[in-house]
Amino acid sequence: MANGPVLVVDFGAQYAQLIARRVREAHVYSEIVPNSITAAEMMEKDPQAIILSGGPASVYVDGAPMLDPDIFNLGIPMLGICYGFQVMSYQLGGVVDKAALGEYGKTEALIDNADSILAGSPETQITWMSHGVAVQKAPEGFEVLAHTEGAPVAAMANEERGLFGVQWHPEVKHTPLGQDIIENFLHKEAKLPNSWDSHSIIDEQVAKIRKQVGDAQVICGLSGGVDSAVAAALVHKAIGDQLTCVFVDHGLLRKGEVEQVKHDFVEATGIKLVTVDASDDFLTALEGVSEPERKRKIIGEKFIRTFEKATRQIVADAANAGSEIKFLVQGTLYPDVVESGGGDGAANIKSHHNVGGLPDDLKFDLIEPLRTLFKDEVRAVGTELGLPEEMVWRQPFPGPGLAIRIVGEITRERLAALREADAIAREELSKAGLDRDIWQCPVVLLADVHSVGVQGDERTYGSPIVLRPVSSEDAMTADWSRVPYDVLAQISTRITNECREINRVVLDVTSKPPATIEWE
Ligand SMILES: Nc1ncnc2c1ncn2[C@@H]1O[C@H](COP(=O)(O)OP(=O)(O)OP(=O)(O)O)[C@@H](O)[C@H]1O
Ligand SMILES: O=c1[nH]c(=O)c2[nH+]cn([C@@H]3O[C@H](COP(=O)(O)O)[C@@H](O)[C@H]3O)c2[nH]1
Ligand SMILES: NC(=O)CC[C@H](N)C(=O)O
Ligand SMILES: [Mg+2]
Repeated sequence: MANGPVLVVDFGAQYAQLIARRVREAHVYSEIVPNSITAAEMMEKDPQAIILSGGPASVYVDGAPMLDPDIFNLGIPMLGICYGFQVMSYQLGGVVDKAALGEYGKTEALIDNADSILAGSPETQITWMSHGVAVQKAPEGFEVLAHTEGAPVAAMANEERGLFGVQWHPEVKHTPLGQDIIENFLHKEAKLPNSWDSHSIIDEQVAKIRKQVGDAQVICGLSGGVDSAVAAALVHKAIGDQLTCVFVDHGLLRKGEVEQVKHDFVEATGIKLVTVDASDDFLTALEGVSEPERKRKIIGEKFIRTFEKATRQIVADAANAGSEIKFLVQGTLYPDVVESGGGDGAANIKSHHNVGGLPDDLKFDLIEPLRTLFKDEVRAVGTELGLPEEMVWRQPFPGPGLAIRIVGEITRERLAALREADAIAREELSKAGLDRDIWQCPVVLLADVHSVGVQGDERTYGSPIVLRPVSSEDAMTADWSRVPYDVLAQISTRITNECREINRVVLDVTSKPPATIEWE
């Protein structure tokens, strides 16, 4: 039996990464592949099952993406979702056409046969749909399992060939029984056992890192955040003392962060840590820049130049004499890659400094053991590796730091004001016991906006601070946190009293989408 991953074929879906995640929640490992994959390329990965994602195209329009037809004959169990279901129906001879009625959002599905992937379903179930095309007639050999008002065939199965399809989206939380469909497919139909958890990823990555690195020296960009701490701990488990962590003080960190990271990290892990003060370098390069993507590209490049410089220092150290450092570990996660436009056909939303912001002449080979994971999976790995709870549950803080929280040009004065305001907000939210409820709370300085205030009977003309507390599961989507009014009031009073430049505090009440978590 195959023991490779479940492959999620991406047809340009917004939710391909969610499908991969739901499969892993069912304790089976999964990876995403582009829809251009051939049957031969697929067999190299030895997949245990295949899931076809949704997508924006219509199968009957010229140029619509199709699957290499040989893949249907590989004998590998396959589930098509939405566009993927339409592709399967179309390529196997069913009738697919414009739906008499488009269905977007909450839709009732009528179950004709609660068996196969719909085993255990009630006679009707609430589903979340998003389609304007429908399968009018299933291909030969398929049984219709469900229909909706707009989709004569809304779910189908061919048990003999191990092929299944569903029009609605089982991967989104708005389909309450969606996970049952995914688990029925994986466990009941494809007969896959529970085989993936945070323990298996550790073993797998440790073996892979050892093989990749051999006895070479490695550095890791360490920020004190969850992702790089977990990445460093994993690599340390694999190669021990061959690892040196490099913490860059780019002058864009929060109050007290340098001392805290230096102390806490070394104490908790015993890993070698070098701190580099590169603040002059970063701040000079950022002078006069206000466009967010330019800030991100400059910072991405400066990080790499700083790592290169640190490398020369480490090599000059007697203990490492003669060694060359070719490998750089980064705590890159899946959402960093997707947002930087790294998914198949996915749009570039913002260039994360560690992915889209890397310079073209990068001389390091990257080691990114967390690149396919989401934050909650990373936290599980960190816990399993024995990292302290405060480290594993630390709120995220972006690598470009306060640079992307000053809307406008970055100056030392503006940084100092924002740093104070941020420290007050963090202190009060912690005091109120909200650290775990809140995913993170960016504090943003609208540096180029000025409004009139009255303080001590005098007119002031200062900049506003925005509070952006959000709740989230994985940073891909988020909602604004309903922080109690008295906590907000206390933060507002303290910021306007203690930060001279600030005369107004406002609250951001936008979800993601349409906004992103950070302002830039
Ligand atoms: N100040 C820094 N010094 C060295 N490396 C850094 C620094 N800031 C970020 N990095 C590198 O960039 C990666 C991505 O940063 P990111 O903020 O997404 O992750 P993190 O800081 O490790 O975790 P978290 O998302 O919880 O803040 C880090 O994992 C780390 O490798
Ligand atoms: O290391 C990072 N480098 C970056 O360039 C970057 N941009 C955003 N973030 C963090 O990513 C998560 C999603 O943020 P957005 O909704 O703003 O895209 C949130 O947790 C953000 O804080 C970054 N982290
Ligand atoms: N979400 C989807 O996969 C949509 C599939 C197809 N574009 C339709 O409208 O039916
Ligand atoms: Mg961080």
